[in-house]
Amino acid sequence: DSGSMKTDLEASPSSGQEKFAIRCRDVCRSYGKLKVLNNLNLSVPQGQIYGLLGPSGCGKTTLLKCIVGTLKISWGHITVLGKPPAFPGHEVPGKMVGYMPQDLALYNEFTISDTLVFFGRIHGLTWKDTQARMDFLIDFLDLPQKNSLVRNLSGGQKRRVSLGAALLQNPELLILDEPTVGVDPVLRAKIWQHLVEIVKTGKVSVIITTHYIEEARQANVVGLMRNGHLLAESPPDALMKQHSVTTLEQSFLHLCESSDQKGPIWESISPGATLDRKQSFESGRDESQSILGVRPALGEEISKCS
Ligand SMILES: Nc1ncnc2c1ncn2[C@@H]1O[C@H](COP(=O)(O)OP(=O)(O)OP(=O)(O)O)[C@@H](O)[C@H]1O
Repeated sequence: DSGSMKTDLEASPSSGQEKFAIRCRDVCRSYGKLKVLNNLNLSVPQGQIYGLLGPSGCGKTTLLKCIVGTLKISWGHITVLGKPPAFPGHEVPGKMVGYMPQDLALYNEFTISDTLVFFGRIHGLTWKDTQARMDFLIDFLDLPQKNSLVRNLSGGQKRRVSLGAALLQNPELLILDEPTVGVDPVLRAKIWQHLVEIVKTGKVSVIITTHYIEEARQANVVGLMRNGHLLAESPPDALMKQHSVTTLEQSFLHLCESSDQKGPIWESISPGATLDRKQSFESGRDESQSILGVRPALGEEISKCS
């Protein structure tokens, strides 16, 4: 039972009651010699929206792929809805999770309706439920007629169909990789409002990346990622207050500046950070050689991946 095997890393004042939809501990992942995720720790509380922010190329998409279970991590461990992703029998990836990838996975020859029916069948929805969700989503996401072919849609429309496919089965966890790119401001606000509403039930959790940094103020927690790890993980207001600034962008700038001056900042701003994080990752082994076979079991002592 992974729940009973709490490690020191999980001991935070509020962790007694708090349940997490996603926990990443000391996660490392490389592409060949390129180290993309570097001892990354991240916690998405259940029933909350987590905004994952960071510059282009810092590893956000790579992390989301590891969380959804389509990419293996080289080190550390990840728990998603109680089990490691892609654990035998776990429905992550599967119907417990709605994943909107950055590179859209749509069939050009399908119509919008075919696409949603296809995903509905995969997730075991009834025809009636699929039709009801389809009507709602087409209206909500401002999509063209449902018999339009995916190949004839604009880039923004395709992204919205893909978002519709992720929302279709009302999953417990939404993993959304830049869902608001190519979406007009009115619809962007509507999408965020919808996310805020669905997490209110306490049963749905969301992790979302965006390049519109200020829209992430609507998230309950933001994680600011740089160079493959988190510089901070905190409610947006607390973060801005901590840095005496009025925008998330300024907070991020402050964090980047201090990180550049001091080297990695592992102090209190990163919950779950341990004290020995000064360890350099520079001389690490080539992690393209998967070491999953020797990955510690959940709850065991985790070595650093350097
Ligand atoms: N399949 C791959 N093979 C080799 N390198 C890759 C691969 N996928 C991503 N990378 C590299 O890993 C780094 C992180 O990429 P990733 O897509 O995770 O970043 P990101 O933060 O999502 O960026 P963006 O915000 O621009 O989408 C980049 O340097 C990228 O070039």
